[in-house]
Amino acid sequence: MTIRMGVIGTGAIGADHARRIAQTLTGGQIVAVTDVNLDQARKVVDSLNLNATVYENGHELIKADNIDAILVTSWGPTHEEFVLAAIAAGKYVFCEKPLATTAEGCMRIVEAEIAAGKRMVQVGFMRPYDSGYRLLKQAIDEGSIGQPLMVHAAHRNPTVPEAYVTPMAIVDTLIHELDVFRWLLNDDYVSAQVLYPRATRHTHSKLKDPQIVLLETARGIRIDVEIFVNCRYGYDIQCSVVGEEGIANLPEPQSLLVRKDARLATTILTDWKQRFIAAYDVELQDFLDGVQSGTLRGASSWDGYAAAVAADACVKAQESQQIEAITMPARPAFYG
Ligand SMILES: NC(=O)C1=CN([C@@H]2O[C@H](COP(=O)(O)OP(=O)(O)OC[C@H]3O[C@@H](n4cnc5c(N)ncnc54)[C@H](O)[C@@H]3O)[C@@H](O)[C@H]2O)C=CC1
Ligand SMILES: O=C1[C@@H](O)[C@H](O)[C@@H](O)[C@H](O)[C@H]1O
Repeated sequence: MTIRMGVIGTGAIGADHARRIAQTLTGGQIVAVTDVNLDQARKVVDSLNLNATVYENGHELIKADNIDAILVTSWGPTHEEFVLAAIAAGKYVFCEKPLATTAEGCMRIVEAEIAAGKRMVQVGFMRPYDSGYRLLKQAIDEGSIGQPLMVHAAHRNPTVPEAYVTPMAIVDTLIHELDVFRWLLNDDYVSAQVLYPRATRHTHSKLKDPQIVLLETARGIRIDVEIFVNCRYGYDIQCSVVGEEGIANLPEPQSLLVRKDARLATTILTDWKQRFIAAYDVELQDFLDGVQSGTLRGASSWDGYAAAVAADACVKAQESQQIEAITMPARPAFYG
């Protein structure tokens, strides 16, 4: 059976996911799209040569009879209403991060999903599908570096738009790390602190850049993450796990090494779409396969909630400049 998909929000990642479903993956077909900018939706239909209906808005699309699953790739503040509407309509939904902009919003989704009686939501945390992060997790799980003690990480973007402001370093950017470290270390966070180093001259008055986030897990692992979104030189994701017996580093993306003119040179990517292109493919294929079999395996609403709880504490720590506690309720049995 081909999964008939409807896309809400055809901007950067919505168009890219529509392309991969239409051209790269198997088992899915884009039959409907919408965007508050209807011209943008039509443009994506034309450029990808889709046989898809353009709907006036997301709620009309969700209600349509000929759609099996929904892809929510609109702006973060709209995610909660569309995910809740999809659950109410009995449709599987893949929602890009964040699941909702607050922990309370994520909890409303968790409760709706539990009431529906089966997992219907997958959150767009793609890093657990990245081959490099998988190698790192394998090394930790096999005990090859001993017990993990510390993590040093960095999330760097070359530039961000003018509308990107200080809390977005957490809710838009660090949120990937907040998800991936829980998965990597099989642990939850207990506290967060945010430090502001000297600011780069490439930022503006509403964005503190760079930032350093310090996290502590329940097992006492200490994590430092540099968020630097005007680093200029590239899109660069670093992660180094220090264990009792050794250190495991996230592999660099594959890139040609050239010896020429007395230089040894390689390329650093500049675009998140390219850095995680394979991970997005595997992630969305897993969603399509999960809908097909009735069993979703990717990041759950609970993972979206856990990341949001930690993000709320980090935003509070940005403002207070104090160490803030992170308290996670016990995971409901529903989420395994
Ligand atoms: N997993 C990942 O690595 C990434 C995830 N994202 C997430 O995906 C979401 C979209 O991000 P981008 O594509 O970069 O933004 P974007 O601004 O390029 O695209 C968002 C689109 O949604 C549309 N939209 C907004 N509100 C809408 C509504 N109520 N109904 C229908 N359409 C609506 C906008 O008109 C726009 O075309 C964000 O939540 C972002 O955090 C974005 C980039 C990477
Ligand atoms: O999700 C993403 C963007 O929204 C965000 O703005 C970037 O910082 C991330 O690296 C990218 O993966």
